[in-house]
Amino acid sequence: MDTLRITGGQVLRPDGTTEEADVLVDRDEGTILDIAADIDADADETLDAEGCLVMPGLVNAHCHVSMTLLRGHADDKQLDAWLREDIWPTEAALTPEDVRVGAELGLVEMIKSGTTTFADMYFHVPDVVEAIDEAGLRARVGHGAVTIGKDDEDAWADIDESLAIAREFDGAVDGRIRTAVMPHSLTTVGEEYLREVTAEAHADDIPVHYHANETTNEVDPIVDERDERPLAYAQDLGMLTADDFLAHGVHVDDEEIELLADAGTGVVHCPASNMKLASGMAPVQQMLDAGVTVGLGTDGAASNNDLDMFDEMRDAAMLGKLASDDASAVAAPDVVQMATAGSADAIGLPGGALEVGGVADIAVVDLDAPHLTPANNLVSHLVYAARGSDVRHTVCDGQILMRDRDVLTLDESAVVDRARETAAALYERV
Ligand SMILES: CSC[C@H]1O[C@@H](n2cnc3c(O)ncnc32)[C@H](O)[C@@H]1O
Ligand SMILES: [Zn+2]
Repeated sequence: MDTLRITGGQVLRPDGTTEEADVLVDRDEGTILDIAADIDADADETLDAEGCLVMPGLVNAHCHVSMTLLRGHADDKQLDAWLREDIWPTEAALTPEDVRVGAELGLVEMIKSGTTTFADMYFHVPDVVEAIDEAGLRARVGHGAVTIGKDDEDAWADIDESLAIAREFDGAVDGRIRTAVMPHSLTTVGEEYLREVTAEAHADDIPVHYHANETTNEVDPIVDERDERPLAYAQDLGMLTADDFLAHGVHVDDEEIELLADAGTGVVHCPASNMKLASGMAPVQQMLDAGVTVGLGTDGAASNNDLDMFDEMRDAAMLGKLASDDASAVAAPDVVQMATAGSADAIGLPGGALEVGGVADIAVVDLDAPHLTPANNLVSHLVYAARGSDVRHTVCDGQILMRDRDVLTLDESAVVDRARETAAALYERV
């Protein structure tokens, strides 16, 4: 058996406590063999974690990873104008190669900030999958389908592509890739398409992921036209099962929160994107209190503008307090839970906890920094003080993706150079 030992760190356990222990990993299986202070076994390779916190790899539950190429392209606008005036016209010019380059850039950024798993909605998905294969992360991917503004033939072609991609890539890359059908939202995809794609996906045990209740501009037309709330409409379409997950859930009322809790549908909170696009404040504490599965996501790098889940944790805690007008709301332990096990649950992938027998998806955070001193409450530090750049090692599926801040699976400087050139050529074209 090929083993890896992470030595000398403080290990964050699923109950939020920390203990001094080593972590022994079976690299053939990609699982954790033991977590203990006195492991009596040699390992093939070791990672030093002295003075570090060993935690589950972060799970970014809603992303458009290739949008790193559009970082800083359109700022300071609300969602509708941002999408229609800037983002969609630019995305129309993206080639499969551009999407691959943007994905590689985002994957380097994720590895460097301790994210091991993510959910991704975009197009040219085979190129995104190739990049994920190389980078070594775990992901649930899907083709984002939009039918608004298309004739029936083109609309069905997009829906069919979402289904075909989900069927083709589920279980790919040694099982690290799972899929979902991803109709973009309840307003950008027509009713008959939503109903059909959901039924077909569920018949094959494939989940559905979509944007929902992000802005009032999206909620109001549904209420006006249908005389029902968006999530009642989603339920009627069959899109509210325990396997499905939606992004945002900003403007949800009490009945919709109850629907989500009863159905077990995951909600991915994206606080930075919601603040930057002035979409609103999600009632996160209310959803947690009601028993909704809540995960955390960055959304794309054009509305954030980075993919650092440490930033996202801090934003979630700060915005949660503001939204509830209560400093005790969305407390640090709940935020860490959201960014790890909550996200993993929401997107239906393993990980989010360090447990014997569980997947070896691990981030090692260096605590030896002025801004993390004194190290008297490590969960607090993760949320309020740590940065992605404090991550020292990243491990996914038992494989080392970054050692001492050196990314091993992708050539960081080549990826950055290529992204710079690709973005320059893209903006020249558009
Ligand atoms: C069709 S692939 C996914 C699609 O979603 C766009 N997008 C990025 N961020 C958001 C957001 O916050 N709300 C809605 N849509 C978003 C992205 O640019 C792609 O076109
Ligand atoms: Zn999104």
